Amino acid sequence: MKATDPHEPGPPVAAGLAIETRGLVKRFGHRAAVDGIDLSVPRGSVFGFLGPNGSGKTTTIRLLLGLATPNSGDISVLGREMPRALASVLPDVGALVEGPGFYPFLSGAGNLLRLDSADRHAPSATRRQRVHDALDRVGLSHAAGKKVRAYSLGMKQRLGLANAMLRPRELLVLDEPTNGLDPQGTREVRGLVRSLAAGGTTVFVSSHLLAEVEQMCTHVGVMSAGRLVAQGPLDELRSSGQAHVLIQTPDVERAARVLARLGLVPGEAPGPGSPREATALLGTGLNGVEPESIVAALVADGVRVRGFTVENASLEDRFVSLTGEGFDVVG
Ligand SMILES: Nc1ncnc2c1ncn2[C@@H]1O[C@H](COP(=O)(O)OP(=O)(O)OP(=O)(O)O)[C@@H](O)[C@H]1O
Repeated sequence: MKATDPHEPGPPVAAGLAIETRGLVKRFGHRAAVDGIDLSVPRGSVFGFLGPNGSGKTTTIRLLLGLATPNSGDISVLGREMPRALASVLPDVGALVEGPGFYPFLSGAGNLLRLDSADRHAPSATRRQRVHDALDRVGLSHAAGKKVRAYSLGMKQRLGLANAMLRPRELLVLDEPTNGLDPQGTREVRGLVRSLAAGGTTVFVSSHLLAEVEQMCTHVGVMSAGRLVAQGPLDELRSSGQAHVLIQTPDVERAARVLARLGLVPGEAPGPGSPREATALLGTGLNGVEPESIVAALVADGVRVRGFTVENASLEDRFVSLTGEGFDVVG
């Protein structure tokens, strides 16, 4: 996981990226909602675009889809420069952005048929079947004939997803797709995203929910106040946090000396342990020291190691350290 400095120019354009931005800026008045971001979204990834409310996710998505114009910076989608190639790129991109506009007096199926017929790249011969299949995939078959004004927010959200999936797409851009869904609907959307990704579609999905991104995504980009503060594979982010070692030993002072010698910061961990028995010690951060070499050093110095645990910082700790803000863990 690399921390990004928004004011440094990014590396040259790489192959194999579904979305790439360089120095992307969007201002509203004097305020930059998107402040020089360099996004790199690998093809085939499920990329979680994570950040607290107001951090600039929706604005970025609107820029990517040509729904807003940047003040500066470059955007490439599916290897083509935006917004210049908008007309040729958009047929390959399915999108769900906030507040899908549906006609309330048309049914769900009626809305999709209308939207699909407005898409000159969509073959009319397969239209009915594709609408049927898309509604089925998002679990809306039962409400296909119902007027959209009678849909709940969650149903409208699913209809928006169905619309994004009416045709096979290379890239899906989904802005908070689980907003307004109940836990069951949320699980279904996650499953849907995974199955789309398994079929080779790149999915770029924004969320303010850490747990959601953890469960659904292979990659993550973290937004904070208009800046992209980190991006990369989720596993790298997971392993880049501060780890701690917890040592159970009656030889507390001696263990502390060994830890200090290895460049770790000893501290006393809260724990049971009678005064003469196993007191726990905490070394903060491994600083690149291998856990097994810590054990070896402790044993070599005669420390009686009765328990040894490496505790990784949670992803939430990592995000808080990157953004200075807490994230909602659940909806
Ligand atoms: N059209 C606009 N005019 C003025 N300010 C705007 C406009 N759109 C967004 N902003 C501001 O830009 C900032 C980023 O908003 P944005 O909607 O992109 O964030 P977000 O991360 O998507 O948050 P949310 O999840 O709440 O939508 C916010 O401070 C917002 O008030």
